[in-house]
Amino acid sequence: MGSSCSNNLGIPPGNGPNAVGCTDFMMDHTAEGTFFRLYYPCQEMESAEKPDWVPCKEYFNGLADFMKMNRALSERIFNYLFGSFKIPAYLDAPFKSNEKCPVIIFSHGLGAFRTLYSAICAEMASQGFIVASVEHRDQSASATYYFCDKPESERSNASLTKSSGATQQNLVKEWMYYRALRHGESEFPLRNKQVKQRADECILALDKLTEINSGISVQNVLETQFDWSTLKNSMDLCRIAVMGHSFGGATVIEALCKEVKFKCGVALDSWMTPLDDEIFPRVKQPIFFINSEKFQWAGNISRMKKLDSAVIQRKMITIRGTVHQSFPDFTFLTGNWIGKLMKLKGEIDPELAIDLCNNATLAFLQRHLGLEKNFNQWDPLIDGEDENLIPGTNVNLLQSAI
Ligand SMILES: CCN(CC)CCN(C[C@]12C[C@](c3ccc(C(F)(F)F)cc3)(C1)C2)C(=O)Cn1c(SCc2ccc(F)cc2)nc(=O)c2c1C=CC2
Repeated sequence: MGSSCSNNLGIPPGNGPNAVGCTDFMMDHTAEGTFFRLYYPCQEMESAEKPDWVPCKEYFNGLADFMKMNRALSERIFNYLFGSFKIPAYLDAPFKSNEKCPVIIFSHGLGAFRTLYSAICAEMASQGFIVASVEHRDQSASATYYFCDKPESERSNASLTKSSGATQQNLVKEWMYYRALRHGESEFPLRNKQVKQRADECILALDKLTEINSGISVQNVLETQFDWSTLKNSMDLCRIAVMGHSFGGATVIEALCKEVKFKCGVALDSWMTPLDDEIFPRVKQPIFFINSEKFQWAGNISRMKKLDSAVIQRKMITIRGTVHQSFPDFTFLTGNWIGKLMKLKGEIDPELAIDLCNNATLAFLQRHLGLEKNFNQWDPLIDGEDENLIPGTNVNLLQSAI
């Protein structure tokens, strides 16, 4: 194959000074608890393994359902295409930072799940952030799981049960798959209910991080090797942002409206349909809309414009040559031909696009979280000052006036 086809596929590691650790947290066995993947600055590790990008095959099954593809066939295709990829982070590595870390809560898109935005989350962690990428249980994820007690008959005998109540042996994974819109069902009521649940799940994740930061011992029903007590006093809980892609962008707006602890929001190619018009005047924090060139349309942009304010900073840029899938990790994982065919890649080099997105985000977060880093070097990107950026939008809004 020519050199153009053998580019080293893989999710780019963070550019920042910190090595990145990664672990999973599930607060309790129920679907009402919070479940997130944590990315954080860690000690340099030679030996530590890197976690699988897709944790288990049920996620591929969910993705097949979401894509309306046959499960058996697509599980083989996904495994063949994506089965071996690792996340650019060290699994359960010990946390290490010589300063308190600002915090980002990240919300995935429709049909996605917590691991699919690791290029963005790992970059933020490499720059000194602690990032919780939540996995939503509103049936908008391709798949997610929680736990149920085994039926009495199958339980291992009581003597094996640890003092801390039920153990993994007595628990069985319960899978929740993507819920498609039913034929004739109207979109807004379902999506509006989901966006409210999504915002609550982001706020619950923040509450859990706050507990962890205070040092009280918290239960993690996932038996990982990570020592959560190392995160005591690690977080700067005055510097918290919420970030998300597409449906996760709408979740950003809803979460900002509900929780003032979120000091600002970054909405990546936001999908505004799920939001009530009446919440727009109630959002008081700065918002940064970073859009792709191909996904947006007049009606969606005009709803973002309703958030324009003379007193609160609201910024928007569009990255030239990008598509909706330029933000999740898939964009790095296929060759050019398949990528363009499946709309996973745009015209622009995927790593250049994500660097522009990440650097613009870091500059915006420095400005509105009051960080003392050098991210202000990328301030011009916030105003779209780059050959690969468009200030505001490329969408012709006059259409929406008709
Ligand atoms: C026919 C399905 N139909 C469902 C309503 C539309 C499907 N669709 C376009 C897709 C997702 C696509 C995709 C994924 C993954 C492969 C793979 F092959 F690489 F796995 C290929 C092709 C299929 C591009 C979108 O929904 C776009 N979209 C997304 S995509 C978020 C996502 C999902 C799965 C991922 F693995 C990664 C990222 N998040 C949103 O919040 C919103 C929208 C639209 C409005 C709101």
